Amino acid sequence: MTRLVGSRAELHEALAGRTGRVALVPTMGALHEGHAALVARARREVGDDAPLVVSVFVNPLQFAPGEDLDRYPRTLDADLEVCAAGGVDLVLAPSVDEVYPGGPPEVTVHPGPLGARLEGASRPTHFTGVLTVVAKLFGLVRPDVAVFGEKDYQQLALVRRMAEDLCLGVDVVGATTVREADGLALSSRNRFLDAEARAHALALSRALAAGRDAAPRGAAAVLAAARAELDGAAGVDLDYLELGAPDLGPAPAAGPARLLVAARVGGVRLIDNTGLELGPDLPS
Ligand SMILES: Nc1ncnc2c1ncn2[C@@H]1O[C@H](COP(=O)(O)OP(=O)(O)OP(=O)(O)O)[C@@H](O)[C@H]1O
Ligand SMILES: CC(C)(CO)[C@@H](O)C(=O)[O-]
Ligand code: BAL
Repeated sequence: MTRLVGSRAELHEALAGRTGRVALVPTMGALHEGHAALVARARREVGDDAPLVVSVFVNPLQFAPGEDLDRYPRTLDADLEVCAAGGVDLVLAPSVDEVYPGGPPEVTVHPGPLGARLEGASRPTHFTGVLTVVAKLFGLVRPDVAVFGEKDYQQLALVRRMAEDLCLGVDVVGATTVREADGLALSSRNRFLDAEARAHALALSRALAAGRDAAPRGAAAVLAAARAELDGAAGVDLDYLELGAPDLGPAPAAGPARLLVAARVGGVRLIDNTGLELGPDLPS
């Protein structure tokens, strides 16, 4: 049975006496099949009898003034059904006061140079907010394993980095992005796209697919092929298209790499990315 808990005390009472590795799936709610896949992955990681916790918390600290904190979807009843169907033991849905008693914390987690690039260039305070709340959730739940989606690839890379650099003792697992049949990555914010914007949004996954197809011809070919899908694409206001190493360091000359894109479509900021295997750049 899935139990809803709201406070640190309730959480600890519910976890007391439970054995096995604890798994955590942090979310901001409005759960969809992407989140359900993270839950399934967490269950596989720890086994059938171990405690599996999903947190649902729209974290004000990671939204800048003027961003979409107020309109972020909040659908706790439906989220509980998704969690029950996935065999989640505990849903931790704390209030803002429970997470931040006394207001925003004075001590926060600095994301380092990677936190200032890509998403961080447009959202300079975002990853401090994300890493701070993830560190708090790790402290509250004390998970052995935490599962994050590759859809938010930079977030996954930074959480991995935090767990390693700060010796948090949590295995950070990345799960593949779940997509609609036409390629659009599932996202809670997709509900804000009208039919026209949703059609325009497909340019992002098309660009990634074009980049992946061009990968055997090297990095320059990847960027050119992806850009060809985005330049002049109707309704797409491109923020960045970047190729990097799997840890988001500089792109390698050849081998595994990551192609990332962000754009505003119909007033909604969307992100997506793909892994690819770069062949050496061919002389033109
Ligand atoms: N399509 C997806 N496939 C796999 N994991 C996903 C997908 N979408 C989100 N996630 C993961 O779910 C976790 C919680 O994300 P979150 O609650 O912000 O959902 P979201 O759909 O990304 O919403 P939004 O991007 O609109 O904030 C994150 O680890 C995120 O990467
Ligand atoms: C990791 C997270 C739950 C922290 O608020 C959030 O950034 C998200 O939903 O990806
Ligand atoms: N999944 C990313 C959360 C955010 O955009 O704030």
